[in-house]
Amino acid sequence: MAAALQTLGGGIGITLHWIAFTPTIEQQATEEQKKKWLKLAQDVAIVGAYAQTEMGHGTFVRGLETTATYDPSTQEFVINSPTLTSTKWWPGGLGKTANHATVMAQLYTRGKCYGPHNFMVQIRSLENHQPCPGVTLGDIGPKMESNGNDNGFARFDHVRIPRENMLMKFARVEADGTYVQPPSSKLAYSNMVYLRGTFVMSAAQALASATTIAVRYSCVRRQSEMKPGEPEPQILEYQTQQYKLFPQLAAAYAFWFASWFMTQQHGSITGSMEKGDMSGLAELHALSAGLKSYTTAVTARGIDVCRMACGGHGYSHASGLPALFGGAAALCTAEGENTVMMLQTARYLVKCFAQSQAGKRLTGTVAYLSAVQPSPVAGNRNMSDLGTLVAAFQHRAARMVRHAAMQMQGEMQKGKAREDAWNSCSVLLIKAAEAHVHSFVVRNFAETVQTVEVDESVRAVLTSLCQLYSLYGITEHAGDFLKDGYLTGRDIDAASSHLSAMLARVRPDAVALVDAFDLHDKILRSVLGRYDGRVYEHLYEWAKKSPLNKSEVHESYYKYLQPFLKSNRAKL
Ligand SMILES: CCCCCCCC/C=C\CCCCCC(=O)SCCNC(=O)CCNC(=O)[C@H](O)C(C)(C)COP(=O)(O)OP(=O)(O)OC[C@H]1O[C@@H](n2cnc3c(N)ncnc32)[C@H](O)[C@@H]1OP(=O)(O)O
Ligand SMILES: Cc1cc2nc3c(=O)[nH]c(=O)nc-3n(C[C@H](O)[C@H](O)[C@H](O)COP(=O)(O)OP(=O)(O)OC[C@H]3O[C@@H](n4cnc5c(N)ncnc54)[C@H](O)[C@@H]3O)c2cc1C
Repeated sequence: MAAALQTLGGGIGITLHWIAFTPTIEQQATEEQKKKWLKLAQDVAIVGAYAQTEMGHGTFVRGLETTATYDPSTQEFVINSPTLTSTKWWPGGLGKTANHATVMAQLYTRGKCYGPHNFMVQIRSLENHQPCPGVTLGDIGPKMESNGNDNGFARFDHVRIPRENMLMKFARVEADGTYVQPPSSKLAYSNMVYLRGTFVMSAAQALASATTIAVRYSCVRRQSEMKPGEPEPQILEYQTQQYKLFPQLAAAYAFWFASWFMTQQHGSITGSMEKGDMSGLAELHALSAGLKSYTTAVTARGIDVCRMACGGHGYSHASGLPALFGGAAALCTAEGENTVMMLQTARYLVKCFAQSQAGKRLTGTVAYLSAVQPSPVAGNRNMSDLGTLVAAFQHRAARMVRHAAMQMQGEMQKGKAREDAWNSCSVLLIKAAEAHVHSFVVRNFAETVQTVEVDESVRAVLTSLCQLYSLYGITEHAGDFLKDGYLTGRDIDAASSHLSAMLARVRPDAVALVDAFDLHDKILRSVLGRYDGRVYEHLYEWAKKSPLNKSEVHESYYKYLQPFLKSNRAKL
């Protein structure tokens, strides 16, 4: 049943039931509350939405306007939408599908506001699916993509729910209205940290899909003349086509491995948090926010590179690439807008840098910040050595974090308030955080290819892919590496030469590398990326099914074109 609903499409949005609503119950409900709702959700006996974002606020959660006011006389919370902008807006499935929602609202008890907390609210009747009393629901209208999902709106007019409907694993309100503090106010945000972590795998899978489509098609498509009189070559023989696709293919593997690390980190840190150890929460938040932002942005750009590399047929929905792009573009905004998320990572880096300056030894993903030498050590480097490449990315990141942090300190020394200094350095901070995440992805890629249990021939191919990914990053951001002389112009030239060599080395394995993602045609939904390579026959069949081809002469001829032509001819 659940699988059927999963694929129902057509205005039924059950994705968020699985990736947001159900995990919120798992992560924020007490054991008692889980007994009441978790199995219902897991068996799809209820369908839920994660209703946090409002028309007026998505990013600034502390600015949400929906209220949950505790009434001790009835031991109920009153959920209310006080303004137009407090209307819940965007939650997937909220418009027409869900009959429950976890609603993020400002908690008021005894006249005091305790900030955003999650509440379970039934929004539709389980008998006839009509909205519950006091609840107004609807779909927000067509979007760039994912129009099978009914992203909706909801308004609450003093809707009463039992006290026990506040998800109380961390914070709670006693029957008399006493508020009990959570170990950290940010635990109410834990579902967002989890979901951002899963976006890294969504990005990897999306880029894997796009590169599978584009690489396979680039082996089917023959175009132009590489040498006079010779047959038209596969377009994948052009170095420019390899330069477009292979860095995206390498990034798909890099993000796939980064998502393994993210999943492992999330499990281990949330495990410690279950035992009361909150020490890993800040690093988990910074890593998930940065990786989500970086991988989704690179993926969205990369999918469009793949689309363009397929020429005209890439622009057709037959390719599957426009839909992939639309979905990936959503990931750049949803679950924490990318700029805002990267600034969260920057905030953590500035804090760690200050601790390192005060003599603290840093650990985890920021350990390199205290280990990297500030003064560049120029010299002829072996630019094909993975250790050299990883060190270059870490030096670049450390230098940029230091520069941004010192710039901010300088602004404050000139008398600027911290917030103003932050804002006036935020472009530097974003670039430093991106360099940090990029260095993490490179290091993790290198460590994975060196340790993953595969036979040596596969390790050799993965190592070439990791070199290609790293060399591409260095040549694309050469200025960052040259700025303090850590790399020289000769190093960058060497990196470019090695990159060209890697393109040629990866070419023979390109199809095997995309086949290894094992994405079935039913998942790819692409005529260009078909496993059997029979593109042209299926492109023709696909086009013939276009609704416009239902009649030989379309009704618009009789309605518009015929009279228009007639009147123009009459004037001749
Ligand atoms: C092709 C692809 C296929 C798929 C395509 C499908 C299409 C898409 C379909 C489905 C997916 C969509 C699902 C999307 C669902 C949603 O969007 S749900 C809503 C998501 N909303 C957000 O993410 C909101 C983002 N905003 C925030 O998280 C917060 O407002 C903020 C973090 C930006 C700011 O929070 P604030 O409370 O104001 O904190 P600050 O003052 O900035 O920092 C104070 C300290 O708190 C720490 N902190 C902040 N957040 C966390 C956290 N989550 N965990 C731990 N710690 C946190 C922060 O680091 C500060 O610490 P220090 O004081 O020590 O520096
Ligand atoms: C496909 C899709 C599905 C979604 N599903 C859900 C869902 O199921 N449940 C749910 O609750 N929400 C959902 N959302 C909403 C989503 O979480 C928000 O749109 C997202 O968090 C961005 O917030 P916003 O729209 O307020 O953007 P804004 O923050 O208004 O972004 C606008 C601009 O302001 C900038 N900006 C904002 N704050 C800062 C800052 N502090 N510093 C610098 N720049 C800043 C941003 O960088 C951006 O450039 C969904 C959205 C989409 C697109």
